[in-house]
Amino acid sequence: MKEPINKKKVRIYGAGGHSQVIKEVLEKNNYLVTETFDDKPEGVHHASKNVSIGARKSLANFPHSGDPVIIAVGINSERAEIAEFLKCDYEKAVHHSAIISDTSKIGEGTVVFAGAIIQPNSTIGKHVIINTGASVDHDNVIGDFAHISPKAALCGHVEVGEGSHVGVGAVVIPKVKIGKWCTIGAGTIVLKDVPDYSTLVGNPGVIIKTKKPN
Ligand SMILES: CC(=O)SCCNC(=O)CCNC(=O)[C@H](O)C(C)(C)COP(=O)(O)OP(=O)(O)OC[C@H]1O[C@@H](n2cnc3c(N)ncnc32)[C@H](O)[C@@H]1OP(=O)(O)O
Repeated sequence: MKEPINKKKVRIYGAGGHSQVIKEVLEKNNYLVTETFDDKPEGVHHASKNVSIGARKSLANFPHSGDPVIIAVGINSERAEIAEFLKCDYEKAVHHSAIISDTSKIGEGTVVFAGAIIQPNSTIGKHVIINTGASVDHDNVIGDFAHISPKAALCGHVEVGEGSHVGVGAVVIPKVKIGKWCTIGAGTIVLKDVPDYSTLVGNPGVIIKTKKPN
């Protein structure tokens, strides 16, 4: 079949539900998804077609060079692990309805979904997920591999450390610093700084566990 002309090409690493959202954003932005990879056959979404085996089992045989890649894996630690072993160029995916200030920066491999807003002077790291309708206000710093879930609201001057997950509908008041590899539960109200590796839930948010890295 003849490939359509004038399309930018991209590959997607991950073929689950999150991958479906990224694929749609890319296709609406005039990209052609040339290949999809996945390491876990059981995680493949029913709508994913022609999925190739990922790099985990045979790193040497993986086509590292070629079209740029987006790592479409929702679990932050897995996205970080995959980015560690891939030697690819990365693409970004920004839904056309997202509003991103001209003075904010977005790192490689990062995705910004429908209705998300990123206000001025914010810095979003690499391989970050800014999910549907999330609000990242001015002067935020979001670390690599973080995930800001749907409808989460980060006020001004908030920091979110590497790999941290801010759950759906969570609220973070101004100037709060969330450490690295934290989990902020769904609907949590974060009123003060959160130490690394904490899981915080409730209103006001309280730490229910601390998981040190393996
Ligand atoms: C497009 C998408 O789908 S994006 C996906 C976005 N995903 C999310 O936002 C999910 C966020 N995850 C959560 O909120 C989870 O409940 C977590 C991660 C905070 C906790 O999960 P677990 O570690 O499995 O904890 P567990 O379910 O055992 O709960 C521990 C305690 O915290 C409470 N708790 C858990 N989550 C919350 C919450 N969000 N708010 C208030 N209390 C909570 C539980 O009721 C339980 O209380 P108990 O000990 O009195 O019974």
